[in-house]
Amino acid sequence: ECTENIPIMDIITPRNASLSGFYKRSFAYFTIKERLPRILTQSIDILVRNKDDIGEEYGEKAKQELKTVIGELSKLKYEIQTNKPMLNITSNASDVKLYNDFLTQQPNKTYFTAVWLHAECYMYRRIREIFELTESLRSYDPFSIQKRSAYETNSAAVLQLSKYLVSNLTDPIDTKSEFIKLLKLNLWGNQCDLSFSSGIVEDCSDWFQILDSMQANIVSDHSEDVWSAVSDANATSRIIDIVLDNSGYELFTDLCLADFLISHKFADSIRIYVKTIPWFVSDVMTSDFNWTLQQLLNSKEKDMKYLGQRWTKYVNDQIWTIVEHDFFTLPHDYSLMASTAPALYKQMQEAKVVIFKGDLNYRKLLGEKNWEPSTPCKVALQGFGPSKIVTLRTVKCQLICGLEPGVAEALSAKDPEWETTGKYGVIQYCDDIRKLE
Ligand SMILES: O=P(O)(O)OC[C@@]1(O)O[C@H](CO)[C@@H](O)[C@@H]1O
Ligand SMILES: [Mn+2]
Repeated sequence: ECTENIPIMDIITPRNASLSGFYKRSFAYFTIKERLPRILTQSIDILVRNKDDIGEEYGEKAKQELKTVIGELSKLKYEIQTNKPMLNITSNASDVKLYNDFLTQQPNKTYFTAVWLHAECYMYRRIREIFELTESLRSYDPFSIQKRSAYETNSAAVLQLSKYLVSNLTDPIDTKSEFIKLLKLNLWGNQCDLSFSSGIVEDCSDWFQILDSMQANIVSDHSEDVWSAVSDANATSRIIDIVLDNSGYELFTDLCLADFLISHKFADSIRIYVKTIPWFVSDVMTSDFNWTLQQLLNSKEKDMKYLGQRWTKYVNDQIWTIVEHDFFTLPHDYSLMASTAPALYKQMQEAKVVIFKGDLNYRKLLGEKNWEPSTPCKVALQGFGPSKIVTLRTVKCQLICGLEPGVAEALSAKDPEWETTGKYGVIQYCDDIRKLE
């Protein structure tokens, strides 16, 4: 039991405290104790199982370097399990100074005592460093095999949603109700996340039929506000930003939403924010975005092929643009964006609405704090407000805001694990805009 000598407290997370493995009765502790080591073990297993294929693709030297990589991943796992301090990143990438300066500023630097967000982001950045320090595997994405197989596993759900979207592109529809339906399908797509389900992929093929019955699990539903903001004809901006989360089926639901916004003229351009390094196992990089479009283009299913062609044209015509920025793979929460990445904050100010997907983005929006659940969203955002903000998030950890009084207590009484199952979701909106000059 290598956590016996860790100076942690056997309590739940105190109100307004930062989530941390320091509180033993928390999902943060469980993540650092169990989940992160399991993710590293899974990565090692996948590299061992695929070493011949990787050698084929990356050359003989890669097979040699894989031995070093596997050793380094095992070392990282041991550091986490034995609560070692987070070490400086030693590669020379564009984000390294920001990472190391940030680490210097942290009072608690060991994995179990640091802020959970920092420790978890750090682990993924250390995984990236291990590949950056090789010669032949610098561009290798250790999560690509898992991201690709997750897409295949959910191909039935992708096909079904393709058919639905294509049929709706022509028939006259009730735009508002169709938008809100697509918004909720998009929300539930966030359940498909490999770092959370440890590789077990949700079967989301029946979500169409059960969407109405899932309404009860949306514990904060600002869909009407989202509709008003998106459909606001007086808005000067014709840009809508989407900050992505997971690849696979979730990305497909994001592209369906992005298509709807363009085809119903709610925006002239959609800016799609992706990660610049392999992140939280299933998060989208440009390579995953391009791979997904390629799958659609190569599909034998006519609706999927049609969407692949339609969406490739959006990219070629720059109606959809991919935005890469290091900020999204830093440990910084979004209250620090204005000071750390002012140009990014100002870019988001150009948007009519900024949609954030998933749980990690939600944690960064709320500053990884264990707020009183009925705390208004604009308080929890701590001044982050480049534009109107929308969050589509399935609840995967013990952090939430904007709930009506009594809702959290009722949920805890009904299901003590309600915050860490991904079975509940929020569609939340905040228009407390704070522009940078
Ligand atoms: O950001 P997502 O993909 O929706 O959620 C993924 C995830 O952030 O959920 C857990 C709790 O936040 C993390 O440990 C895990 O990696
Ligand atoms: Mn994710």
